[in-house]
Amino acid sequence: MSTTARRGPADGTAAAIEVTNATVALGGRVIWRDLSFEVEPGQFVAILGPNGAGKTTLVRTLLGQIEPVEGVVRLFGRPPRQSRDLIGYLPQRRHFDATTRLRGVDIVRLGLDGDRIGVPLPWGRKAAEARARVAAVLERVGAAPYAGRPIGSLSGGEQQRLLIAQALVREPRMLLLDEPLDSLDLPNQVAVAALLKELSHVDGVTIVMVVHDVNPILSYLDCVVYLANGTGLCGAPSEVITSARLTALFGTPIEVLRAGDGRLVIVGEPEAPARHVDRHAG
Ligand SMILES: Nc1ncnc2c1ncn2[C@@H]1O[C@H](COP(=O)(O)OP(=O)(O)OP(=O)(O)O)[C@@H](O)[C@H]1O
Repeated sequence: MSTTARRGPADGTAAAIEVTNATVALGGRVIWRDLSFEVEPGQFVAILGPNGAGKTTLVRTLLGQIEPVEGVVRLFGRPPRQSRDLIGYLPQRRHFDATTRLRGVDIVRLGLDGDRIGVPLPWGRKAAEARARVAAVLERVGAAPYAGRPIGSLSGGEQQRLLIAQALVREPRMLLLDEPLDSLDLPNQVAVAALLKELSHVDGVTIVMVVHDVNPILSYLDCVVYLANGTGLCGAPSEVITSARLTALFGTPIEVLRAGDGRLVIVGEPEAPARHVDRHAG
């Protein structure tokens, strides 16, 4: 038996995410190459970058839907496909129109048994346990007061809390969220961001989220993965989001300005040369 100290799933010391020299290609085109970063359990991480930089592609790689052509990806010491029971996922925003009758509580319950094909198996004696689990997670995200109402009648922020509850109901160790603040107004962005910070820093759930605007979560972040120009930079926000580092990443002059209220303004960020081919299809 080796006496070398090793991080691994068996002793619970594995990193939440280890990406080592990973390259991903889609349709024969490299989206990003040689990406390496590590995330510790309970950290709050943002994936940033211009349109088409490969942020959703990174999320799909972490979900095990895309295999890197080179390099290694591990979640809690295991390949992503073997870590799915540890991961909660919130895809890009779904809209429920006003006529949707499904109640908030039903949406969350779907997170427990919605992936079964065909008639749902009766939970039998586990029904009470399932109800208790749903009630606890609704309480945790602050959605209990409106969980009995049809989801179509709720505000964007209320709907988003219910979708976060749905992703949390199986008690994952990591939540992957694709633009969870998109199309929320500023107060709701702030409230949802504060909830996610609590889930990471209080409950120890690793939070990894794609965002277009880093400002609503800037003060909560432990690290950022900034994708651009076919590669990426990773580290603490204050190290990565600087004029010098982003200029080097983009290969073109970028200026990072800090407004009086602490907000960052990134000037000169070019768009990635995106080929718009059914980009968010599974
Ligand atoms: N199935 C696919 N086959 C070929 N190219 C793809 C496929 N899916 C995505 N792409 C391309 O990969 C690139 C990265 O797409 P991705 O959706 O990951 O970017 P993104 O950073 O999330 O963009 P946005 O901010 O606009 O959501 C884009 O140029 C896109 O056109």
